[in-house]
Amino acid sequence: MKLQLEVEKRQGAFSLQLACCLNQPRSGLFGPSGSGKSSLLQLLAGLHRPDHGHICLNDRVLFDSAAGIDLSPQQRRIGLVFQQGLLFPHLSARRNLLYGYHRTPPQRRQLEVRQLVDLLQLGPLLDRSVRQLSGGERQRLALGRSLLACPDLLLLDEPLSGLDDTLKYQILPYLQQLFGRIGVPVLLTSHVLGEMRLLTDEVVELRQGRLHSQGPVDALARRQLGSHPDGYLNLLSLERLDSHRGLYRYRWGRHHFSLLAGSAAPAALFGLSSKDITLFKRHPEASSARNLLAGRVERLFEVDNRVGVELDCDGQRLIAQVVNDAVAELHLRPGQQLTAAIKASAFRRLHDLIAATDDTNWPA
Ligand SMILES: Nc1ncnc2c1ncn2[C@@H]1O[C@H](COP(=O)(O)OP(=O)(O)OP(=O)(O)O)[C@@H](O)[C@H]1O
Repeated sequence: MKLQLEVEKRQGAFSLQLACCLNQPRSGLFGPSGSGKSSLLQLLAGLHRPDHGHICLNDRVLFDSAAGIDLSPQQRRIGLVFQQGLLFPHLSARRNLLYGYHRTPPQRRQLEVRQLVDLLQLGPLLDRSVRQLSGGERQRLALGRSLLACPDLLLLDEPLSGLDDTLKYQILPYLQQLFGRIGVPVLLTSHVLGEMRLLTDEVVELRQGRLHSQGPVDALARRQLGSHPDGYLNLLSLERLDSHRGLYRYRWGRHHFSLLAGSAAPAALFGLSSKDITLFKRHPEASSARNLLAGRVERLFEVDNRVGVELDCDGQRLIAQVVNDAVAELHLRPGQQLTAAIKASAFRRLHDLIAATDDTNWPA
């Protein structure tokens, strides 16, 4: 995907002024409420017109104020799923779902209806009126409807905001796979960093209608080390080994971890806060922490008076955080060998993982 834009739009006291180019098939717009994320999506989809500027998708001009080009929403081939999952109220859930599919030429269709119905757990909803659906159900239906139309770009406005945590984490791994499989580039908005990290690679950060930063989503996560409640959340894909005396054992590269929170799934994604990793200069003889692992300091980075310590643990990366005094006392520097101590209770299971290429793992 190549999305180039330079837009200006005034709406009341708010003005959006932005120039950027997005190349990653999974991109995000990140920013606090009112920063202009939804407004930008509406300009891209053609629902509102910029005062000035141009928008090109894969070198196709969608809008150019100087040249007088302004393609209609249908001509743009861009899908947009709103926060509240806008649906046609007079059509059933099934007819809403199939609306775009029936209007998509067969050669452009890349997804089976049944597969998507299973994935988004839409089966029990299909014969209902959309007035009888909850906010989360409407959102799943709207997402399915847009995907079935196989757009050139799918815009998702806070796609997970209407879902409770259980459903969110059930759907997340499938969304991750789905975006990879159907090859439809996605630009999504969220003010939740965790969702951004799981669903996007590159992020544009908006503040008050202006570009604040652009870059890899991991760089954004590092910059939030000092301000986010989790510091930097390490995302660890762990492979289940066994369970013993109330602890689950997982493999992480060449290391083994003992965890309190596990599941029966063969692999799962866990979050581990940089705040929950204690660093020792020498191996502690005895510790209540169930996990001690050796690591070499790769680099140090300072954010808001906190110092992130990036460790290389036999090829796996882990970020801990310390205060400036600790850097001085431990003489922390790149290349140094340390021991990281992590309590079994520090790991938070985010979601179970599904094998990347195995069709049989899709929900039946
Ligand atoms: N039609 C409008 N007329 C005037 N101001 C508007 C209009 N639509 C939006 N705004 C204002 O534009 C600003 C940006 O709104 P927008 O919905 O794009 O932000 P957002 O980042 O998507 O926020 P949220 O995360 O809460 O959805 C807000 O201050 C909003 O009040």
